[in-house]
Amino acid sequence: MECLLKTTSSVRFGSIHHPCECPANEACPFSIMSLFKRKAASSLETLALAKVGETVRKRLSADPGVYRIPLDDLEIFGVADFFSAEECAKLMAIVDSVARPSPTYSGTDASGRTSYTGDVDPFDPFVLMLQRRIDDLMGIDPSFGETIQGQRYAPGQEFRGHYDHFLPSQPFWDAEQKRGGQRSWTAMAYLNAVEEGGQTEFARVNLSIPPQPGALLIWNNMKPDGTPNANAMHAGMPVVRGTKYVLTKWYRSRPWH
Ligand SMILES: O=C(O)CCC(=O)C(=O)O
Ligand SMILES: [Fe+2]
Repeated sequence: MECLLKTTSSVRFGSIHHPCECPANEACPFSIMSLFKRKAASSLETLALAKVGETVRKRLSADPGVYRIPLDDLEIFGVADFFSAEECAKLMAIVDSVARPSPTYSGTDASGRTSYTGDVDPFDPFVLMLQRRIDDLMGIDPSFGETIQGQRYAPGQEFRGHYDHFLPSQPFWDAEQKRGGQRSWTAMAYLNAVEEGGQTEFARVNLSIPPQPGALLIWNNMKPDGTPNANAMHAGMPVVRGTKYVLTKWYRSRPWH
């Protein structure tokens, strides 16, 4: 059977070679079948992201211990003293034990994140207990959550402006689709106070949050309709004096593995 796309591929895909022999060949990323499947999967994912957006928004809004930062164009909440001083101290020691120079997903721009980072042991009973507390606060099925990441910033270190969610143009998009899909909510905890610098800045909505020990910050990387929210762009500003410790937990549109 003649491949319909092959006849137009020089126009649509430049000189990209594809092995497609037939429009229904699912193995070929350019076949009509593949394009159709990707479109359908993406619509389903948008629906799932809108749903998890709504679930978490309703749950957090009904919780008297949660404060919604009043912004029209970004859903962002804060909880003071989510972790106790003892828990923060224990968590900082855990971060020290796992933190290595950060690999980032920023590809060639490796300078995006200069802090030290590492996954905490998800089977550690103490970590499990705290993770359950975050899952329960959010009301998200624990299987959707990634392993908690710990980060430590020394003076001069930062995490430049970025999105936590993935973009289809990124080289790891396909791999992440298979590992649980798009990121929905981020929950980030500050473990200590920083003498100077280290704020989390959401530049597009003019929001700058200084680290407060034990506080949890939660934001939706998607808009209520389940599509990515450009206003969720944020940065960990350079630490000027002191050391900054944070924990980050990301949730996906499907179970993560
Ligand atoms: O350290 C911060 O304030 C931001 C961290 C962050 O954006 C992340 O871990 O994705
Ligand atoms: Fe981030």
